Amino acid sequence: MADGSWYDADIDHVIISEAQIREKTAELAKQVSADYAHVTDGLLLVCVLKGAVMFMADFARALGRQGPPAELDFMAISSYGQGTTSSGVVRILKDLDRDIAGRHVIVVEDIVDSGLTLSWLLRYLESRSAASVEVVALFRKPDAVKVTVPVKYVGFDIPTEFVVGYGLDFAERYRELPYVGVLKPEVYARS
Ligand SMILES: O=P(O)(O)OC[C@H]1O[C@H](OP(=O)(O)OP(=O)(O)O)[C@H](O)[C@@H]1O
Ligand code: HPA
Ligand SMILES: [Mg+2]
Repeated sequence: MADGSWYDADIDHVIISEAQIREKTAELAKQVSADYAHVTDGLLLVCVLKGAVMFMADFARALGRQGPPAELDFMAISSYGQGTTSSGVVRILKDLDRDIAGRHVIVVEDIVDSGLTLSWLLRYLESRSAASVEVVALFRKPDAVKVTVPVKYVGFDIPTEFVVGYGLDFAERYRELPYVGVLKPEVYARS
């Protein structure tokens, strides 16, 4: 268990450690840098808030050490609300600031669970005439995916359990944990 966090008492077990996340993020940035070395007019990284906030910050910096230049933009969309299952209804809370027509876009996601969020988002972005759209997702739950989504860069395949930390929340809490873990059952019982 990680040391000293106020939240540690709520965590049953850690699934992916801070060091594993750091190492994998560098690997993903290396792959993306190699694949996009030909892009001279700048990549556009689109962060899917709020969950991807930590990954975006670390991935963009890892890319900045070696990759082609990138601009950052942010969308806020939500489908989970206060619960642990997707409502299936994706709401845009904040749209992109910039036009993406003709741009090479990489969607930066924290997790692909049912796939509903990404499948909706990719359709939305494809209607905006980007030169290309690919996805980098730090986590994926292969056994939970309900709709197939093309995710070119995946960090970790994880079990079908609700997880928190490194941007991922339960009812808006636990996002700031530096690792990813599973909550103790009593945490759900008291909320
Ligand atoms: O594959 P899915 O089942 O659609 O789940 C994945 C999405 O769900 C979470 O976002 P959420 O809607 O909870 O909003 P948040 O990022 O603000 O937490 C997560 O950050 C992904 O964006
Ligand atoms: O396992 C999860 N945890 C937190 N948020 C999520 N959104 C989709 N899956 C998850
Ligand atoms: Mg999200």
